[in-house]
Amino acid sequence: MSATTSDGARIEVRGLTKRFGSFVAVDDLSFDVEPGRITGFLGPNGAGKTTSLRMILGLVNATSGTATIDGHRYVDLPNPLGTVGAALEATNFHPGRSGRDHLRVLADAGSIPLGRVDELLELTGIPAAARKRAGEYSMGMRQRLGLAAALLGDPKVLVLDEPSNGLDPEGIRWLRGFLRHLSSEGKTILVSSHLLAEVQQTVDEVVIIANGRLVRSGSIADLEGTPGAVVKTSDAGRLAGALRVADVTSTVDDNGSLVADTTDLRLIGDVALRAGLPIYGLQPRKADLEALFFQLTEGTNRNEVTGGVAPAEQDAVIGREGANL
Ligand SMILES: Nc1ncnc2c1ncn2[C@@H]1O[C@H](COP(=O)(O)OP(=O)(O)OP(=O)(O)O)[C@@H](O)[C@H]1O
Repeated sequence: MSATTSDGARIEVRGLTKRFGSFVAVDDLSFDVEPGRITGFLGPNGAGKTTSLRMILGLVNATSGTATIDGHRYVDLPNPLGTVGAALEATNFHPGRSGRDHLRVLADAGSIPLGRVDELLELTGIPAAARKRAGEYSMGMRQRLGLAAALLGDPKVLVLDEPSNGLDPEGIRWLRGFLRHLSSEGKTILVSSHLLAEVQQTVDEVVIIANGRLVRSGSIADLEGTPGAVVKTSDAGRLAGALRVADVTSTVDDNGSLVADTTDLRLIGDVALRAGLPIYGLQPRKADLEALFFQLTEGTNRNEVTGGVAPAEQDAVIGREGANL
């Protein structure tokens, strides 16, 4: 369990709505993001994740509803840099400026000691790239630089838009460990992704949206359901009876496999052996979260258009409001 510090900051989103013309990009969205937890903000392309994050960060005005960080709207935060850091896109660095200079400019503007720049280059694993021009960075290096920039003010809250985009498997593993470490310090972390599988091992909580609306929120553990075991045998009914005697309840699924409410695979094996039943397969039950995610969001990719312009672009304001953080 992650530690939660008493001075952690929450994000509270209430009835958040954004219309672009007649198109509703974000529709009456409400959720909380808690300190000491990593929350995945999930939805297919075009679901409204970036627009929501931009509203939370005061870069886009909400049509209605509110989003607060540590009890304040972003614009009213007494100490924005020390409260929230964000990495929304990994492509907005001045291409001719080195990674270190980029961070120095930001640190200078935020009255942050310059020593923090090298500390963060080290922490995010790009010290060697610090002198290289950002224009020569790989996508993964840009992601790390964005993360370093977000952390400059040692904020209580971190908001990251698709941070694993462009990272190789090693980079994704590194990011996972890094975010875990930050959350164990009590930081509040909101990470968006269009793939649950990508963040499944990283996040504690999920907020899933589709078509701008909330479709599910809760802990990964709740989503995964009760742990158990799946057994393939020649006579599932008879094994169920034998397991009942050992105080284990079970049901037979559509494939004829027995789903037992225990994770003690050895116990199941022993019971089957005593009952003289063969075991053809025995494995812990794992909820297929990716399948659940697709089921919840099926057919809602609003960026997929067959010919022509996406509906949102047809009647909406041209150009996104605000600047990238
Ligand atoms: N300034 C804008 N004007 C018009 N439509 C917009 C604007 N910004 C976003 N949209 C539309 O709002 C919808 C939600 O976009 P958003 O970028 O928030 O989704 P997303 O979930 O972040 O998707 P992705 O994973 O593709 O970035 C999309 O259909 C998009 O085309």
